[in-house]
Amino acid sequence: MKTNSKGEFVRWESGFRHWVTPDGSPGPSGDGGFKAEPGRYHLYVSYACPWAHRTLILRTLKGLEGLISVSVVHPLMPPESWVFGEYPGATPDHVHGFEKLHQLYAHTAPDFDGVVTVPVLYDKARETIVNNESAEIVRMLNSAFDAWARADLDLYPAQLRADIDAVNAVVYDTVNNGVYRTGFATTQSAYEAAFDQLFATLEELEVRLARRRYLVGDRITEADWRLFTTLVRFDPVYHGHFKCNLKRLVDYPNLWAYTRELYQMPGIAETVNMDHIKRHYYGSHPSINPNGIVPKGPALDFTAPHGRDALDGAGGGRGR
Ligand SMILES: N[C@@H](CCC(=O)N[C@@H](CS)C(=O)NCC(=O)O)C(=O)O
Repeated sequence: MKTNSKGEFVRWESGFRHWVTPDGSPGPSGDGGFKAEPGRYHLYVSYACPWAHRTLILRTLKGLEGLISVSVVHPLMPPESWVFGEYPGATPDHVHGFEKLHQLYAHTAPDFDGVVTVPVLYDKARETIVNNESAEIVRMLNSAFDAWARADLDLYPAQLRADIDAVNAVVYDTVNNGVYRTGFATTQSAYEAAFDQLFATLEELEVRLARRRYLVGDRITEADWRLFTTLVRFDPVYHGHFKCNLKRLVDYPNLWAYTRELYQMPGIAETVNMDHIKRHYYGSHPSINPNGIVPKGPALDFTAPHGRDALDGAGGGRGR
């Protein structure tokens, strides 16, 4: 884990930033030559990882299961990063049969010396990593494969982009990455600062979701799914393991019901593997849980009725 001189957790930059596009033209960053084609691309994910989880959700929602294959790493992450291995729900590396994810990075870039992370979007034709930044992979999955995918579903519609970007920025910093900044802080002051920001945002979101069904506009967008992957892990992991314990998710009636609604959308429950989530965090961070004991609780029922049908998407047309 990387912390700076103030004991603040600092997340690394993702190294591969090419884009799959409908015609193979370059995207906003990286090189071109990655044309959307059925069967050409492969996703490497961990069920534990909230960033990888976003990409799995987009793959499901857009109906890309038959177009983009997936390999799932073992939930326990040794110091050298993710490995493949026998474990319920984990798979081998279906493309190369590698045992460790860093072999895939080395196969693409023999001199790679950055952090080996999931998710990875991999091009089987060119045998190279396209992109390992989840925020960009979800954008590609949202639109590049529309010739074969559910083109009617747009999670990043042009007219809502500015609002989605604004929500994402706050949610990323204080919630998605905020739980890590809280949990991996190595000074009391860094911990408390991240903790306060996290719970200030959760309070704001709780109010926002009282009269709005979703975060932005009148429909579910990318912003909701990016928040969801942190919320679904909150009580089982972040509350205890990362010391994010001012409140639990279940103490926020709106956020908790919203999380259940998203969880109950078709195909989503299958992307949530609570065993991998808990095994990974509690078992892979000896600096904060030296004995690797995995708590048995809490008992949470994501399938309980969410009761949010009464809210229309735009919060009764009252705007934001
Ligand atoms: N910015 C990246 C972050 C991905 C990331 O940090 N993944 C974590 C797992 S949750 C990882 O692979 N960490 C490897 C390590 O800590 O060595 C993204 O959103 O794709």
